[in-house]
Amino acid sequence: MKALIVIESCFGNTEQIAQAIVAGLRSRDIEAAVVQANQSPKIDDIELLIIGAPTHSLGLPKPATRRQANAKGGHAEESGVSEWLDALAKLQGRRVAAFATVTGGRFTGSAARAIAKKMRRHSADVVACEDFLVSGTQGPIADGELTRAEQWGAALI
Ligand SMILES: Cc1cc2nc3c(=O)[nH]c(=O)nc-3n(C[C@H](O)[C@H](O)[C@H](O)COP(=O)(O)O)c2cc1C
Repeated sequence: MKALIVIESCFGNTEQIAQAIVAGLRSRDIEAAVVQANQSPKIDDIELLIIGAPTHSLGLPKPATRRQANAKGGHAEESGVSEWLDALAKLQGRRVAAFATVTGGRFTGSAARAIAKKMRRHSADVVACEDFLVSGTQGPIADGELTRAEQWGAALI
């Protein structure tokens, strides 16, 4: 089976979680790689598509929130997961999983839920949707979350 993880990440935390998910998939002998959404990845031969993003203003990053992240030292590009998903063709039952990084608390929202919603509109089969905790806007990733991400990746197949 071939898996692809499509992400965006302003401070590197979502990318680190993605790499842990790759490690989990590879531990189950799945071919897996991470690619940035703004590189317009091709997914024709991908059997398991995993999409991840940082949570911004309760949902997916947008140009305005990416600029806010960059004002705090981030390195976001103009477009990312939301724009890539909007440009995708129908996924017709393709297995997909969504994840996000969140800072936690009572009103965090979740980019993962926003991704899952868009994927269902594309007729995808959403098999998992998960949030991973970071300790603040810039990170770092909370204790134990990289291990949890690796286990989550391994359990996706
Ligand atoms: C503009 C902006 C808005 C944010 N809004 C939220 C939010 O609504 N909920 C939340 O849990 N975290 C929020 N955060 C914190 C992000 O979750 C955190 O920066 C992100 O997970 C770090 O991941 P990254 O290094 O991949 O960008 C926000 C961060 C920024 C920059």
